Amino acid sequence: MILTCLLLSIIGPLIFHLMTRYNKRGRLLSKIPGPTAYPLLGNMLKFKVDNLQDLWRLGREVSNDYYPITRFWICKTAIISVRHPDDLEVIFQSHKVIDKGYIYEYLHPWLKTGLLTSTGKKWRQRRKILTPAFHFSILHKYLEIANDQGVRFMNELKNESSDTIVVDDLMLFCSQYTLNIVCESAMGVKLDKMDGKLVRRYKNAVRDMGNVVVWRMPRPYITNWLMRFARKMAKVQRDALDVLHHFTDAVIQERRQYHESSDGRYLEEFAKDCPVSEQDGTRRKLAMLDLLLTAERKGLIDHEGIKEEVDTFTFEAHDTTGMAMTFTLMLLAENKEAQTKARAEVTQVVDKYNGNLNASSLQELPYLERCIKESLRLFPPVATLLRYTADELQLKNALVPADSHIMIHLYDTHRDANYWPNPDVFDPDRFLPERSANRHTFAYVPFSAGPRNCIGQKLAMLKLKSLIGRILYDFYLENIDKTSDITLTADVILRPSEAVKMKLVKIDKR
Ligand code: HEM
Repeated sequence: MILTCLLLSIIGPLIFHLMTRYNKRGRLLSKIPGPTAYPLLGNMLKFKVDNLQDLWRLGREVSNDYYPITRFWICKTAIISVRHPDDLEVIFQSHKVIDKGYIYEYLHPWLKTGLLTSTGKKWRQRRKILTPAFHFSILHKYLEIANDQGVRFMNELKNESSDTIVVDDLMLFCSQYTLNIVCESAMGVKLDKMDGKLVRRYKNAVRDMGNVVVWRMPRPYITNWLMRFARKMAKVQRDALDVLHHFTDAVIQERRQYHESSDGRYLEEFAKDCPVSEQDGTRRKLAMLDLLLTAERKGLIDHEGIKEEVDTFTFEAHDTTGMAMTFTLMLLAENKEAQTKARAEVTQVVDKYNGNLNASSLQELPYLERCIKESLRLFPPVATLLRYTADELQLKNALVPADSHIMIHLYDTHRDANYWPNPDVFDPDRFLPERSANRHTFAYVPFSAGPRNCIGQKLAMLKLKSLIGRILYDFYLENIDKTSDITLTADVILRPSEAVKMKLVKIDKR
């Protein structure tokens, strides 16, 4: 009996090893270079670090050591790590490789299967329902809200007694700003009506949930069901989910109440292609949440579906934009020449349009746009993506076997010296038309590309110009912490691992 058990415990793993590494898939994978993979565990121990900064650093090292393509194994899960624009082109242009990789399942307890995490028929149907919320004519309305919020926020700052304001946590400062805007524009709910403490707890919960997701990355054997036994992390996840879902429930509840109190009149109007209001000449609220509530009335989505999209959009829209704003402000603070040039451009436009940064005046800020693009190149908020291919996929640099996960490192693509001379230098003029003309289209993809690209990218760029423009108009930016001194962390969103400080110095307009 003992002997049988002993033999089984040797033969079982051996068969498993032979079947995963020496079948057709295993043989194809062995042709792709990568760190030595041990039997059964593969490269799991190499990536099993508790510290997220180390995981980020390790990811960069492996990506550079095996340029342009690497493979690694985490138990029986095969991951191909890519960064070359030719390979990105094949993946992003494919209508077949649209499924997300295993890590997105770790987001399911939070976002369930909303637009970011869903796949197949459900994803196509949701994308169809939500696309009209990002039509250019509707973005105008969102920008009015961004503009109003910007003015209000700057007035609050200008009313501070001191001429120099030290922002202790720039990330929090920026993402409070972007969360406010998302809730008001996409959800039709003003945060100042909501509990301020809840907002702060929401922000912390987003960070905690991000940490849980990345902690699980090198531990794919911990399924959502098994998570309950990973005591410490299970508690972090449970507490974070409580806060996250409570927050979005409150947002939906408030909007439902608004429509109940107005007898659903504005939803009806929205359904009739949003006519212009007779009283004030503006189009009635065009919140994304209204679109979902209208779809609910038509039986296209239910309450649970609305919740997953509100969770998805609240997170995607505020955290990415908040981080892009943080990095852009830091880069402008340490590159004084660029800051002065961007401010001169903004001042001219703000004065010309009497302080109104709307969709058309924002088109007149090409230099600021280049600064934001350059910041998204150096610090893409979504720095790593994961796709899954069920079929064999021929990339430029390797044949990827069926049933593989493909990890796309936008951060490394954006700093590839073959496409970006002096890649670590902040140079907004890289995006001048004459300097971009011959560049590989897929060397720069901060919003991903192809069918699963970012649905909010136009809105994000316009919002960033509006928010950063407003700050530049009223304040000089003085860096306290520099981008070269910060440690980055591999959360779901790229961010500095510690709070960063910055000084805002009021500009005397007299
Ligand atoms: C600077 C800001 C932003 C950046 C860098 C960014 C980047 C990205 C990237 C790279 C993806 C692809 C993710 C993947 O394949 O895993 C994505 C998807 C998505 N983004 Fe954004 N995003 C930004 C702002 C926004 C905003 C403002 C919204 C909404 C208002 C938004 C909503 C979404 C959604 C819903 C998806 C999933 C789309 C789908 O799979 O069909 N994002 N974003």
